[in-house]
Amino acid sequence: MDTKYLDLLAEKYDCEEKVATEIINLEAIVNLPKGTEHFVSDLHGEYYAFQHVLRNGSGNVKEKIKDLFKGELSPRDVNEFATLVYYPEEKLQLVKKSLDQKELSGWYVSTIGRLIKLTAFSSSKYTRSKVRKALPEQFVYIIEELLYKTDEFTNKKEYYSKIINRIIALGQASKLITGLAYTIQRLVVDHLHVVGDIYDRGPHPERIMDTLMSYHSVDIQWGNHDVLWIGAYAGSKVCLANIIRICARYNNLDIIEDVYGINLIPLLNLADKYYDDNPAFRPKISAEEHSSENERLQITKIHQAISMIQFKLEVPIIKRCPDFHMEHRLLLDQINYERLTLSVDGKTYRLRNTCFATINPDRPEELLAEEAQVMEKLMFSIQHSEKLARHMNYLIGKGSLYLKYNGNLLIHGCIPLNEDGSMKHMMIKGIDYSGKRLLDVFEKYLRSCCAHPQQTDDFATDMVWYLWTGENSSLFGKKDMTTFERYFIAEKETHVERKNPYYKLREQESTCCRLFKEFDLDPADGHIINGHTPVEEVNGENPIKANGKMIVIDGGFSKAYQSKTGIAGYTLLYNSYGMQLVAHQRFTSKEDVLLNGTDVLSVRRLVDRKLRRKKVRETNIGENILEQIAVLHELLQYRYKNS
Ligand SMILES: O=P(O)(O)OC[C@H]1O[C@](O)(COP(=O)(O)O)[C@@H](O)[C@@H]1O
Ligand SMILES: [Mn+2]
Repeated sequence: MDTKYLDLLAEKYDCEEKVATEIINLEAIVNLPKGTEHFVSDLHGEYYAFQHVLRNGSGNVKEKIKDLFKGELSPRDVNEFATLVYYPEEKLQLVKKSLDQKELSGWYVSTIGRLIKLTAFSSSKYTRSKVRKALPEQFVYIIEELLYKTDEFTNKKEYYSKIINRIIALGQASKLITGLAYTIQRLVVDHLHVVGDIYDRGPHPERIMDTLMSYHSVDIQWGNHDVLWIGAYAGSKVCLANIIRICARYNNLDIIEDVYGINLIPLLNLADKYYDDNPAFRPKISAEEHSSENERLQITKIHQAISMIQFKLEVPIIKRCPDFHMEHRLLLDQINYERLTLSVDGKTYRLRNTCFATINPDRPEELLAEEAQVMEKLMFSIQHSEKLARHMNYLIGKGSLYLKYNGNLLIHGCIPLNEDGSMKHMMIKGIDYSGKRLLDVFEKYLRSCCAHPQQTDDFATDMVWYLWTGENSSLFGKKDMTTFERYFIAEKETHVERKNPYYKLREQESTCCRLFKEFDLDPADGHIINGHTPVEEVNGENPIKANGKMIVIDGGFSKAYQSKTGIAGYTLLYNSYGMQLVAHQRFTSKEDVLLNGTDVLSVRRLVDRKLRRKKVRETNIGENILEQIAVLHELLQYRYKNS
């Protein structure tokens, strides 16, 4: 090793004892059991359901309570206590209302005692220093005293109960309880993976982003919807048109307007001028929302205006990017504007609910000057929204197209395959790509697009749109996106989006093994974890495929898809003993959990159980630590043992 590097390191470890201490510390860490990983996907703006899953650690908090207080707490008490850990502020309010002062003091004493026990139990896999970082700052000293007490010498007993009583007398009990509850939430999950699709459909993706940004340890595998938002922010007008279209369709324009502060008036004016009511473009409105008729009409008009802009913007991209092979999607060019018909796969269909007022049949792709201006303004404001910048920069920084983590391959959509299971190839600028290399080049273009947000029509920017909608995109994974057909053609056969063979082939273990090889992972130990395609549990589909090698965790956080899946989302837990899939029932509300303890309905299924407990040394982090240990040994030798 370069001695200059060791000299530099010696500045930090300036005596033999310091090096030895660090080696001992790191060796202790690698011998601890591996921390619990938590996988979620397809959150689609469903902030409250996500919060609940995060707060209960996919049922992990309750499992720990049940284990620890077996025989001591009734099922009802377990629920009550678990609810306190999930929503401490709200639960405390309810408890305070229901007890008198004396009862409350007693409740504080027993609750603090139990929370301390649960904290100790949940932190047993971690070093003291890591636990300290998870504790509420203002109570670190007190909690450590309580946490590391040894009861063998009973003369300290009084000392501990005194501490708790003083906390209560000084009016700090609620704060301590709240702090401990959040500490427990944090300790039961060591690391969170979000396997794509934070954005679109649901109402609060921005709150999910804020939650992730303050979470202790996260990575993100982008979903197609996330990439669409990144594309819009990074200068792709067609991506921008798409995100506004989807927000209009799901009655979520508040996200654009109120949350991210984008002025929609220019678009509204344009929409008012050219469009009217149209059944194909009315927003999907959930029963809870009571928009006025006028509001609905406005959204319907905006929805048409931005959809037509989107369809126009697609044309020049398809024309300037022959590598995309999307010429058959030049639909605006292929419409018979007199008869209002379109040929799809050789069959002619009648178009209904058309709204082509801004289209010049001779040059259908041409934006009206007003449309172009609206897009300029929207692009300017989207790129100058501070909040969006914060969220997008985080998404770009923490995200990737796929991730190899602790032997598993995490990817939102698919690895494009041919029918025979071989990797599907794509020529990009004269170079042939497939499998891992294809995904790597996609990511390279995406990052290059992000690095040049002022460029709106270059290849990298077009490529981000391709990732949203292209046949070879690992995020889309379908032949064609039939948005146009679904708006304008009644016949359902034109709406079908044919999935890549991957989705059938992934049922087979042999496919997974080939993919592990492609990504240089060990088939004996690895799993592929996907989101993206809702698992239709109602129709008997199993999320655990290929003899446990493939796990699909899109269970439908998105309310719009819950009738299809029959449940309200899957999550996955991977602790030192193995993997468990958790199926969640529909999340109604926080209030329902608080009053009725409704989170009892999560069902766990074993995916994989290790014969031997996995240690940190067998993880990605462990590998890094082992390298650090080796360097420290060299330092010890070079600097302190040579003399
Ligand atoms: O349900 P909607 O709003 O019609 O959207 C359907 C579109 O969404 C997609 O399913 C992509 O979204 P997902 O990644 O959530 O599946 C497209 O394939 C399809 O065209
Ligand atoms: Mn998706």
